[in-house]
Amino acid sequence: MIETEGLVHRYGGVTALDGVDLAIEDGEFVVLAGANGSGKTTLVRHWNGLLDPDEGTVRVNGTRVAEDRVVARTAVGMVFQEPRDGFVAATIGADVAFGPENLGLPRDEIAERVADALDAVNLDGRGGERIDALSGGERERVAIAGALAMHPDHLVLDEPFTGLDAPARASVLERLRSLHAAGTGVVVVTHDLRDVLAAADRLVVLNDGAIVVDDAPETAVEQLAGLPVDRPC
Ligand SMILES: Nc1ncnc2c1ncn2[C@@H]1O[C@H](COP(=O)(O)OP(=O)(O)OP(=O)(O)O)[C@@H](O)[C@H]1O
Repeated sequence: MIETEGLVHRYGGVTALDGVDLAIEDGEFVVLAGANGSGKTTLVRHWNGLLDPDEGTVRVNGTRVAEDRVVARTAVGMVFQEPRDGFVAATIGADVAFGPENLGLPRDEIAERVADALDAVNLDGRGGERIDALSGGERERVAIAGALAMHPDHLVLDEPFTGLDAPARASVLERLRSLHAAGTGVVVVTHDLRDVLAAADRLVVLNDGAIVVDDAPETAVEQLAGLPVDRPC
């Protein structure tokens, strides 16, 4: 579970988060939406200790992130914007193995985690392929597999559809749906609600660093009037 209480984050004179209270249960599929600059990326970076609160607290599975980042980083898997630029290895399998290797796990367990993660994103048997030969959608799926190999409770994806064409977008969304069905919590950060909302349990909208909508998708869409969010078509 991720619990954010009274979270304030300032970059110099800019208040990016202005008292955010948000709890995300294990297994929930949450869409976190809002215009550019509304604070979405800042919020999710707090969930695995990449930023420190100016005020308020963030807890993951009951432990304060500021006190123990390892708990947060194990429980919350992050796929950042443009993961296509962030690969650490040349091949799919080596990249996905990187995180489990850093945990110091035995070889057999690393191999099993890599195989399971590739299977979950429909890239099974392709571990030996070079990442630079993949399409954008396939690279996104490699990035998701890399996060999954850490066995997170929550998978958080920041703008996972940016730059993807419609079939690649549909494929990534389908993978997220099946991960959710298998019990992994999913948080998708986006300013574009189109097809993703139908997969979600809950829609949270940030505006100027504050939560302005937090509801089931069907009720939440009625509250979007006047907010700078692309509504689902
Ligand atoms: N490193 C930084 N230094 C200074 N200001 C920042 C920094 N990162 C973000 N900001 C500012 O904080 C506010 C929130 O930014 P944030 O990136 O969290 O929003 P966002 O909703 O994720 O936007 P986007 O969709 O453009 O990524 C914005 O006003 C932004 O300009």
